Amino acid sequence: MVSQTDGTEATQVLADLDAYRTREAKQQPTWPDPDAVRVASAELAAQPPLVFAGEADLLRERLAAAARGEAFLLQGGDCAETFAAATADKIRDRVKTLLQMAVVLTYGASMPVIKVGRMAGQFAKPRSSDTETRDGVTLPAFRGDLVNGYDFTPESRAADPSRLVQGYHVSASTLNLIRAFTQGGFADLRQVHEWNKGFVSNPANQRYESLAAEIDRALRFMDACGVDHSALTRTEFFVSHEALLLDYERPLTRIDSRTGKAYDTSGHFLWIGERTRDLDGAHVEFLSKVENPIGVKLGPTASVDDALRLIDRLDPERTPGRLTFITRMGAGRIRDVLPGLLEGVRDAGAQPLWVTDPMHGNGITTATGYKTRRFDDVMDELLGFFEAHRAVGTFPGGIHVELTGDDVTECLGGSENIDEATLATRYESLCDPRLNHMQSLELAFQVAEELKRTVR
Ligand SMILES: O=C[C@H](O)[C@H](O)COP(=O)(O)O
Ligand SMILES: C=C(OP(=O)(O)O)C(=O)O
Ligand SMILES: [Mn+2]
Repeated sequence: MVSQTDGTEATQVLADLDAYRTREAKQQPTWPDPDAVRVASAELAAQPPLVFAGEADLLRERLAAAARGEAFLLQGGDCAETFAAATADKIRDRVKTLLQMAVVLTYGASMPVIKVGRMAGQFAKPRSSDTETRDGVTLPAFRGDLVNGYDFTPESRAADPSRLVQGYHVSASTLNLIRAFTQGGFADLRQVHEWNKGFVSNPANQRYESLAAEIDRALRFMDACGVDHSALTRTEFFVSHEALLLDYERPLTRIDSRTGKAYDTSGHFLWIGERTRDLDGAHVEFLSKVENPIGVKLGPTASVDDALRLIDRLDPERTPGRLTFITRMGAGRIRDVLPGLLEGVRDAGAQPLWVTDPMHGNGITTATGYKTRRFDDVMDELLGFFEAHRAVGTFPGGIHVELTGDDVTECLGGSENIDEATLATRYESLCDPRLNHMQSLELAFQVAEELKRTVR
């Protein structure tokens, strides 16, 4: 990957990349000092890429298999990663949680699972309101560690472009650790029991232990037969985030020396959020010019026409694996809205990957002010997703979930039955509530059941 290849062609690609600057970019911070943004951008542009074009291409191929019904996408991680929580233990526990969920899904449904973290760059948040008021004091809303601090003071809430550079470095160290964990023996399937260690014992863990014992038996059988399982010693793991902050994404976009095409090297997979998916907006324009596999969130108001226009803008060649639609309808709406969308897109001859985000349509706020979600609503939206696909005959290709490996109390319910009073005990998210380790495993077991019914 280099920043420039042959003169004219590269100049044209770079000019095309900057076309987004003439479009409206929603959800961007107001940087107090534009010069400081230019300095940060230049510094980012001088850094090495975080991911390589060939890796993004590989992920596109994997996602193409999922769109055809031959694989399943598991995408998960924090709503908002933070610089402070980018510690070895927390990153390891999130990776372990995703590996455990992937094992449950792979074993349960006998289907390859593509593992993608909302990690190593998920630092910028779109907000419903530009400001937050506490006890009569109004300050800018927290927009993620890439923009400002969470502390409720004017200094902390001011948008600071040096955070763009810090975010790059935290992403680099997070990704370095992820690569070490997934390539260096930790993800070896023979460690399937180890991934469960260190988490509090609970019914979901115990169910996982029995499944791990079955996998162990199968591996011993394969050993006895002399089967080579070197393929099981490491695992592919990709990273993704919402490509929200264009002052971060643009400087990290480079021309691939192999092909002369542009790749956003801040992550393998980038998505456009529900609030920034306007057809004429800067986000759609910018991501239309990069080669990475990309996603678009679709909320309950998305029409067939919206989906088809997004396909035309973002995937005009209908490249397999290029475009993922991540639906987030809400448990109460999905059964009404999703089937028509699936039919309309199918009838137009397109085959995007369809993934469910059962979190963002199910937010509620408690009387005590906690943003939360009911585990039952999350599960209900998941079931609605599988039902809609079964009814239409399309493939339910994956899940996109906000989760953590930590033992937090942010979502209500689950078999631990977290109630409103318990939310306060370990509520750590700076933005949306995440499934904790146990709720994540419970969800994986249920998805495996649904997937089994679908692929049977
Ligand atoms: O993660 C998603 C959004 O950033 C989040 O739901 C917005 O939350 P808000 O409504 O509190 O701004
Ligand atoms: C902001 C998010 O979601 P959405 O764009 O679907 O609201 C998110 O995934 O954190
Ligand atoms: Mn969120």
